[in-house]
Amino acid sequence: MSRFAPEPEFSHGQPTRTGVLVVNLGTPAAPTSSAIRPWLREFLSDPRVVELPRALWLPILHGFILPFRPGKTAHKYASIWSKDGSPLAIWTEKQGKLLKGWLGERHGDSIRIAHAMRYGSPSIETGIHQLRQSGCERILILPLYPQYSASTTATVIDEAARVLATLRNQPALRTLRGFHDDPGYIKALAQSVQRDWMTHGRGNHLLMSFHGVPRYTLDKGDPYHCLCLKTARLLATELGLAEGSWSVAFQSRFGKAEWLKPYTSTVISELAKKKIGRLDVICPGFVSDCLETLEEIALEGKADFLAAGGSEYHFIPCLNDAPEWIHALGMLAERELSGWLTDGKNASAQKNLTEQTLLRAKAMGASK
Ligand SMILES: C=CC1=C(C)c2cc3[nH]c(cc4nc(cc5[nH]c(cc1n2)c(C)c5CCC(=O)O)C(CCC(=O)O)=C4C)c(C)c3C=C
Ligand SMILES: [Fe+2]
Ligand SMILES: [Fe+2]
Repeated sequence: MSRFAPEPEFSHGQPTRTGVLVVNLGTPAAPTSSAIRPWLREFLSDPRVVELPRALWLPILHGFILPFRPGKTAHKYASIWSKDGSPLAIWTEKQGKLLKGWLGERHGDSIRIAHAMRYGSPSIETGIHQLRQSGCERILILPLYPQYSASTTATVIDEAARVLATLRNQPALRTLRGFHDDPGYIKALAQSVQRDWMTHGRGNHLLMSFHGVPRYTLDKGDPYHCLCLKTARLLATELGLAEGSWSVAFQSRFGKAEWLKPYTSTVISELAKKKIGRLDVICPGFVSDCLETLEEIALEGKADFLAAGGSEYHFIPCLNDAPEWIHALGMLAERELSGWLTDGKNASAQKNLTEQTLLRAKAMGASK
C-alpha cells in the first residue's frame, strides 16, 4: 500500500478490538530452487541478518550465493517437506489457531489473531492490514523467538514499524521482546523432554542446540548468546540434570566468518568419540520444527554422530502444538496485553452497569 493511501476506517461505535500478530521467520513456498531463491534473496538482503557493508555483501549474495545455494538446499527441504507443505509454515499456522482458541475462551470475540512471516508469505504487512480491517485499533506483535536477537526479533519489529509508517490512522502497537526465561516456556520445554523420555527412554547426555549467529554480533552487544545460555541453564535445573550430563552448542553456521561456539557439529563428533552412549538433542530456541531442526539436527546430526563412532542418537521434537506451550504462549500474550483486554465477566458487568444507568435515567425522566 502506498504511503497514506485511502484506508478503511476503524469500525466506529463497535467495541475496540485487539489484535495479536504471531510472527515466525518464514520458509520457501516450495522445496524447489526456483521457490527458494526469491525467499533467500529477501532473507539474506536484510541488513539485520547480514551486517556486512552492502557494497561488499550484495555482489557476494547475487554472484555466489543466490545462483548456487537454492539448488543445494532444495533436496534438504524436499527431505522434510510434508504433504501439507513446509513444517515451519504448518506449525506456525497451527500455533496461531491454538492461541486464538486459548485467548478466545478467556476474552471472547474482542481479540483477533493472525500469523505472519518475516520473509515470504503471509507477510507482516498483510497480517497488520488483516487485523486492522477486522477492527483492531491495538496490535501486539508476538515474534516466536524465545531469545531476542537483532537478526530475528528486531527485524520483525522494524518491519512492523515500516508498515505502520505507511498508515495515516495507525493502530497502537506493543511488542514482545522475548521469553528466554519465562517459567511457562521453561516448564513446557521440560515437560516435552520428560514426555519424550517416557516414550523413548532416556539418553546419557542432553545436547541443547541453538541457532548460531556471527560472533561479531556478540562483540557488538547482541544479548542472544547470553539469553541462550540462561535458557539452557534453567532447563537443566528444571530437569534436575547433573553437571556434565548436558551441554550447549550453536548450529547452522553460514559463511566463512566465526559464529558462536562451540559449533553443534563439533560437539556431536566429540561426544560420539567419547562413547557417551545415547545422545539426546533438543533445539530449545526453535518453537516450531523446521529445516534447521528436522534436517540439520534430526537427520544430518544423527548421520554425523554415527559416522564418528557414536552408538545411539535421538532428536526431541520442538514444542510445536504441545498444550503446555500453547498455555505458556497464551499467558505471555495476556501479560503483554494487560489493560487492553476485557474478560467475559468484566464485559457483562459493564453491560449491567450501563443498563442500570439507562433505567435510572428513564426513571428520573419519568418523575420530572
Ligand atoms: C547470516 C545468516 C543467518 C543468520 C544470522 C541467521 C540467524 C537465525 N536464523 C534463525 C532461524 C532459522 N533460520 C532458518 C534457515 C536459515 N538461516 C539462514 C541464515 C541465517 N540465519 C539460512 C541461509 C537459512 C535457510 C536454509 C539454508 O540455506 O541453510 C530457519 C528455517 C527456515 C525453514 O524454512 O524451515 C529458521 C527457523 C534464528 C533463530 C536465528 C538467530 C538467532
Ligand atoms: Fe537462520
Ligand atoms: Fe542449516
